[in-house]
Amino acid sequence: MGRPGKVKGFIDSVIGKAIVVGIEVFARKSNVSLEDSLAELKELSHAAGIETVYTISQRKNRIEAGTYLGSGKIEEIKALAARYGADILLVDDELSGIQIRNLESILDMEIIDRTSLILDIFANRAKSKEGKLQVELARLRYEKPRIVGGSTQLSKQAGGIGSRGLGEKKLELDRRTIDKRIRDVERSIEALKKQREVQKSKRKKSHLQTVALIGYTNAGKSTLMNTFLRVNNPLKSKHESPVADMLFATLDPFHRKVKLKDNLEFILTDTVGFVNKLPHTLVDAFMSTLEEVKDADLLLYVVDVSNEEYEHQLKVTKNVVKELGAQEIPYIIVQNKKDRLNSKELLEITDPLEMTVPISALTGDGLDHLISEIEGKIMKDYKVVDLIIPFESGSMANYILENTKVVEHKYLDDGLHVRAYLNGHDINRYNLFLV
Ligand SMILES: Nc1nc2c(ncn2[C@@H]2O[C@H](COP(=O)(O)OP(=O)(O)OP(=O)(O)O)[C@@H](O)[C@H]2O)c(=O)[nH]1
Ligand SMILES: [Mg+2]
Repeated sequence: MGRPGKVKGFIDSVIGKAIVVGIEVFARKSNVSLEDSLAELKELSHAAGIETVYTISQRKNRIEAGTYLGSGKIEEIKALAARYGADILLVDDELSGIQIRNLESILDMEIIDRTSLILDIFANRAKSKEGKLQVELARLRYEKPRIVGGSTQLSKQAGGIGSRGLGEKKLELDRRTIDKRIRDVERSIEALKKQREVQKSKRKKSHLQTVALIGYTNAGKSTLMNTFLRVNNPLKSKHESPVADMLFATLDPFHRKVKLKDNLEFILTDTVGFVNKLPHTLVDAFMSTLEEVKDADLLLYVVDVSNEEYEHQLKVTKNVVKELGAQEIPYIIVQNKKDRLNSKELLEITDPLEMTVPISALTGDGLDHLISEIEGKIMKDYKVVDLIIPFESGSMANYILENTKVVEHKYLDDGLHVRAYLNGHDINRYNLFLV
């Protein structure tokens, strides 16, 4: 891995060197292998600006209650830290306050657990007010059981990767103030949710169909969104969704109108990506940013077919959709990054029971196929109608020509004769002109 500081966007400096440690407990069942979990943890640390210099994995019967690791491992880490100049120990689990304090005092290193790391990345990425509040709420819930005695303890733990984001605030809170803050934040979130409902109904008023991209982090959702935005607007690249080869590049949902060549328009929504072992304190924050998915007319499950965990990631995607209560929404499985597979491998991922479309969001290969499948799904509520619009109603004629899928049109003596696909709303609106 290169120095994270050189990656475009987001992180401008490496804030520390870390030794990464993960334990697999024999008796604990997990869907994710220790190797995959550690690989993802390293990606996460990269996204937070931490350089990982050494990785330790261990299979054990049980976790040490007081120190998480056994004394032998702790000695080993001490030696490794000295050799590699590491000042951070990154742990692939959620630690208790006692474990953090004990490890900190024995090792004299900063101890960061998986949850704290993810919280920090979320805190740095969240741009919307609601996103920020959701992350603060998650952090307060994480910290509350970890306070012992005075506030200094808290700020030390909360610090985590502390000099940026929320950790920076050096919260000087006791449990009671934390409870109060939690209530305040919850109230603010409720208020913002109401606001969001208003915005949503405004979007609904446009009568456009909405399509949402959903899937694992780094699958290529934002790249696909930008590819769509460029289809008809090669120069309009200013308002693109952030793309980066790092986790959680996108956090807040991002909506844009997409217009295809044949005038078909829809709203496309980009969303936060999933991650394995999402900390439970963050589930609410995560789910709330995905809530808008429930109102979509079509979902695109974006999966990275070049990833070995492809099957697992698709399964998780489907589960999250179910948890959101959005399983009834029609979907297309977009098998992204097909440029990384050879033709034999491509054949292997075809699933005859599912609507799958292999594409490369990067090169645009397969996009036409995807567009026609999307059209097929979202145009099902549209009907082909014939209209004669008199010349006096020029603005209506313009609307039809510019905003609907036109099959044919010609100007005759009595006005514009046009055959086009209209949705129910427009059919009502143009009722007068129907032939
Ligand atoms: N080879 C290849 N790389 C791709 C393709 N699509 C996206 N990528 C790369 O994959 C990385 C992640 O892409 P993003 O579009 O940021 O992924 P995302 O799903 O939006 O990720 P999050 O916002 O973190 O959830 C970037 O480095 C992209 O350039 C593709 O079709 N082929
Ligand atoms: Mg993204």
